[in-house]
Amino acid sequence: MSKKVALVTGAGQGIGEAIAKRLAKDGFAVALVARHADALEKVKQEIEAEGGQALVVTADVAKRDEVFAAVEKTVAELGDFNVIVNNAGVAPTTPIDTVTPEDLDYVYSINVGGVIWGTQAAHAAFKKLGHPGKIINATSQAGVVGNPNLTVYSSSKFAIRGITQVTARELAEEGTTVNAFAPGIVKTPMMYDIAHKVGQNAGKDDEWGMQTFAKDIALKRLSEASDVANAVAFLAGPDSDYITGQTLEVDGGMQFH
Ligand SMILES: NC(=O)C1=CN([C@@H]2O[C@H](COP(=O)(O)OP(=O)(O)OC[C@H]3O[C@@H](n4cnc5c(N)ncnc54)[C@H](O)[C@@H]3O)[C@@H](O)[C@H]2O)C=CC1
Ligand SMILES: CC(=O)C(C)=O
Repeated sequence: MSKKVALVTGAGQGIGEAIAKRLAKDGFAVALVARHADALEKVKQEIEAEGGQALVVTADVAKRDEVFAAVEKTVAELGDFNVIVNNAGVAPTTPIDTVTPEDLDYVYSINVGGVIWGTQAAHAAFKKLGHPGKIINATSQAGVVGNPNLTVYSSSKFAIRGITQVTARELAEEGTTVNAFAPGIVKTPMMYDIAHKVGQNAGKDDEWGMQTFAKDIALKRLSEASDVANAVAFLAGPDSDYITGQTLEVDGGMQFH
């Protein structure tokens, strides 16, 4: 039987890299997407060294035509398309009084635009291939509860939960599911950068910045990227077939609902 195919955006580092490696281990052929090929090539080699299959595709998720081209290249080279993980995102620190129009354009074009273009492109591929698929979007604990200093980012992640709910309803009839995952405080370059800036703005160190975010984690440890990849593997696999429109919080117990 041929492999199922998954595309992961922002797969060159952090959570996206962990998701891509986990899905490859679970038997998916994985398309690795980011703006630059270098980091993706390294991830591809590491996947192949473990016996997996990967394809490098460069695209800026803020650009609709590049996202469609990435999905089309994936179908052409890997022969199918079953799962998209709209993971790429950016998170500048933006205390409310500092927010500029450029901040809004930058964050919303990548975080929100990237999810919308990824959803459209995946849906077009599912229709063309004549089967449903799974769409999985990266939101955040900051998309469930407002986080100080992150007005633009946090609001963009609230929007992603909205898009997930709307598109889950729109695509359900075809059997396609749409879900989101909401990581907590994950040890990636993005989070270390936020901790540094928040600490610096307050005249404190990076550790203080990290604890500003980490103090409410019930399980009392920061998240590994693999914690998030485990949850995404569930959303990408058959055990989540009867789940749609949901946000799975993977935050060590920062919030309970
Ligand atoms: N690290 C954390 O604590 C948390 C992260 N998240 C979310 O998880 C996702 C992944 O985050 P991390 O791995 O921590 O971030 P990261 O900054 O370490 O990695 C993000 C990846 O996305 C890529 N990317 C950024 N803009 C892009 C664009 N326009 N087109 C294509 N690729 C682009 C980057 O090159 C990078 O490879 C993001 O959506 C983030 O908002 C959510 C909650 C917590
Ligand atoms: C970066 C992020 O999503 C946080 C702090 O939850």
